[in-house]
Amino acid sequence: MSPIYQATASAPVNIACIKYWGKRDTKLILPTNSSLSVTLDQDHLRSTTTSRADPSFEKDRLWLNGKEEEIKDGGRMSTCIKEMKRLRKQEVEDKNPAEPKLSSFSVHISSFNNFPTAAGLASSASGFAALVSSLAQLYQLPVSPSTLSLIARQGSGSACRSLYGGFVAWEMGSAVDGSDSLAIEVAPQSHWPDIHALICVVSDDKKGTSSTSGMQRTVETSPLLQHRINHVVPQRMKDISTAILARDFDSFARLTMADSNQFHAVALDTEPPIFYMNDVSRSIISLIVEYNRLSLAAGGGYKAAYTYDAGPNAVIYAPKENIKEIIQLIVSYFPQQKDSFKDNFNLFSADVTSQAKLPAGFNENVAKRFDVGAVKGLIHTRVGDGPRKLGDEESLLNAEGFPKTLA
Ligand SMILES: Nc1ncnc2c1ncn2[C@@H]1O[C@H](COP(=O)(O)OP(=O)(O)OP(=O)(O)O)[C@@H](O)[C@H]1O
Ligand SMILES: C[C@@](O)(CCOP(=O)(O)OP(=O)(O)O)CC(=O)O
Repeated sequence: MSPIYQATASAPVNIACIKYWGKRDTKLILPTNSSLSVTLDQDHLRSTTTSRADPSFEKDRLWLNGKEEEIKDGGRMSTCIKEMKRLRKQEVEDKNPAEPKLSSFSVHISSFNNFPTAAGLASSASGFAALVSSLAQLYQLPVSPSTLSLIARQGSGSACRSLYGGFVAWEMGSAVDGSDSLAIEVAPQSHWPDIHALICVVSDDKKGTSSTSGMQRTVETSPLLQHRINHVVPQRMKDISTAILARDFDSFARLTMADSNQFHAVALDTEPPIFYMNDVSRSIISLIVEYNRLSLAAGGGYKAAYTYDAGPNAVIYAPKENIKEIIQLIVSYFPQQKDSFKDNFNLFSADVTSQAKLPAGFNENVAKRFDVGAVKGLIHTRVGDGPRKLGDEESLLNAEGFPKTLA
């Protein structure tokens, strides 16, 4: 029997505190500014990918959540697979001619996201990170996550940051070939495990303006973007790295909220303007602002930070000890359907909406109360680790190298 060459990996989602928005090279995916994100825990949100190389396969094929996706010639997926094959040849086969020539075989890839795809929950980030991780394992590549990030970046820019756990910077670099535009670990998960995240799912529909086309329009038309990339982001990158290393939540929170605001301001400054947040998103901002005001007025520090990507969903970062209070605050304004909150950390013994409660002194008029369904779900997670190798029992391909039917 001929050997089976197959590997399975999972990779996390990341949500940026300093946002990537704008490309200086659209083919290589080189950004107009550096960015920084928190990697979220794969125990809750992940992409899992199995790759197999076999001489009998006629072409590269990919199944996403069980459905075949076309791999377009010259497209992002095809570029990533081609680059991984090139690395296999260069780093393994050329150096040791006894190694099997996997780079010349076609691959079958099956991937599964355990959360909605293309809904502004960064599925492209975990998806491309899981893809390059599973291929790196299949090809036994002796390379660092930073080297793999160069390839994931060409799948989707933000994907390069999902090659590390913890707190991750994507350095924009300056080389025209993109060789220095890569992810580095600012601090591992273990440095600040106390950072938790609450994702408020406002919509899980496919979004109106994709990040890819939206940011290009911003580059072409927004004068404010020039100010942002030249005069704001460089200092913020330094300041937030310092805040993370010092576990200084006050500075981390201020910078995260300011950068989310500025990203949405450059979206608005685009011609024609782009709106990603809606009334629900803005009400969540008002709640977090009031929640922080109350704490600051009493001589305390910031208790939470909101951030929004290219969609209406809120991500709230906060120290673990504040999360229960934040959930009680959110469900006071956004009642939840039964089972719309999966209590990953067992904070509540009863139905979450029945626990709705405002902190003493909270000005309840900062937002109106919404109906059930305005926030469709809450996901409580935390800072997590980088891509994981999984065993064969987790494989998503059957004995013939086709997707297993999902249970
Ligand atoms: N597991 C996966 N494996 C490979 N590709 C994936 C995977 N998951 C998602 N993708 C790719 O990413 C695309 C979705 O990316 P898109 O940027 O539209 O949404 P998003 O990542 O959820 O949102 P955003 O990046 O703006 O937060 C999918 O159509 C698919 O091409
Ligand atoms: C708002 C963002 O989430 C934008 C992410 O953009 P993508 O990485 O999805 O864009 P492409 O490189 O074109 O695939 C901010 C961020 O994650 O830094």
